[in-house]
Amino acid sequence: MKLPDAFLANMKELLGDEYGAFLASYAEKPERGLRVNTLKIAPEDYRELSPWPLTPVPWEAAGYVGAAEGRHPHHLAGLFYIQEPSAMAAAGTLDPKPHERVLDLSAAPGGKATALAARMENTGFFVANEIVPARARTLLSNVERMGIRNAVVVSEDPRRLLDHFGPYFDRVLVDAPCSGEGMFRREPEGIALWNGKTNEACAQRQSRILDTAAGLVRGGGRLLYSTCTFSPLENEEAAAGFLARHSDFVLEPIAPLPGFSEGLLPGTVRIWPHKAPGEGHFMARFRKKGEEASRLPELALDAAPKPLREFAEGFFTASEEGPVLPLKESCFVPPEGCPRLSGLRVLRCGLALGEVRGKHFVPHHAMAMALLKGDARRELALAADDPRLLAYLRGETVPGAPDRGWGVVLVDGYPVGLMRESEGIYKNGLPKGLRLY
Ligand SMILES: C[S@@+](CC[C@H](N)C(=O)[O-])C[C@H]1O[C@@H](n2cnc3c(N)ncnc32)[C@H](O)[C@@H]1O
Repeated sequence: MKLPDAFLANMKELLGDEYGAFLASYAEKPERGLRVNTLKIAPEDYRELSPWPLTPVPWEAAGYVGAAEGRHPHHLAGLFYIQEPSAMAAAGTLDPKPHERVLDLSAAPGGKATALAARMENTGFFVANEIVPARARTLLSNVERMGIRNAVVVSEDPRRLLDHFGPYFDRVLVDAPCSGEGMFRREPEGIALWNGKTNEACAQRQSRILDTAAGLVRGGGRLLYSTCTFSPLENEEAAAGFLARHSDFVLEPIAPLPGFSEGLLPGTVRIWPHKAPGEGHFMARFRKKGEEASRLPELALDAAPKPLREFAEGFFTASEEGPVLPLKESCFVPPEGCPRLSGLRVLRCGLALGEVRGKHFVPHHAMAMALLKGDARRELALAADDPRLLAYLRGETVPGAPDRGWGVVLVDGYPVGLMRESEGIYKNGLPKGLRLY
């Protein structure tokens, strides 16, 4: 791997005596990891189920170092998210709580967003935003795979979110677009995009995003800034510049956990590839002074339409008849206290239940992914290595019972998609884009 001379000179100046150890880390394999989805399974239970050896990550209770496969049925069932271990540090550092209002301003593909949502335990109001529409669609599919019910997925410029929400959120994450120096070992193709001017250009964009994010935090709320790069310009200097421009924020020092190194600005954190099991990260946490908070009108909901009520009666073991958000033929259950979102590019508002088609209701894959074993009346329970499961994941039909109606396919006890029993076969309900070929 040929690293740019100017990058190496910067690192030598930054690291001094540690430079040799840092450089030697490039001869090692990149760290890989998975974070267990606590919305579905406890970390220790997944460790038992996992086909891969897993070693705990020091700073994240649900995080493990290990090389998981994205095509494995457990991944498709949303039991874990494949995430580089140092990226796992952000969610615990921002530490969102159930029932809070939380915003991830630059969320795709969703590693940190899905971890924040897991900590909210499907309560409260979570906004996952991604400015690039194609990346926002990937974010949505990860939010669905992980069975998250309380997320609004939007694709907006952060300034439009500021106009809409104002100081609304208890916690905001800015996992900023950066020069990605910490990704060089894992994604060497990124090296060619780096030049001596990259850090400055990124720092300017980061300042703009942070200034916008400041206005979205309510008084008393928290803002976490993170990057996967090493440049002080994009890290400590960005954090210090933010504090200088925003006297209504103070730095809230991050507790030093094993594997965390203090940044050049006291109270900030770095994770170094030569000192900890991770590719590299920076984090600075701020708290907003005062009590200012915006109040927004809540979204109006309707009673569930008849086809949905009839479907629910036959499908769920215990159905709750709550109000829904009808959008054209589709029905959603929005997050707790969801405000009106008109004018925003919303890809998803809470949990997609499905679509009314004439007298019938067709359930959505996302709804199945948000279920646990026992929630649906009809379940086809298969082991991860059952050939019928692989046939199902390829989009094929599977021999079934003579019953009629929708149900859920489980892998090792966890929903992986919908099926419809009909005249002795299970028809496949897995969306085409998610099938394995
Ligand atoms: C480091 S990545 C986010 C990774 C994500 N948080 C995760 O954990 O999976 C930064 C994201 O910022 C987005 N981005 C680019 N320009 C932006 C802007 N001006 N404002 C907000 N986000 C931006 C990029 O498209 C990219 O998806």
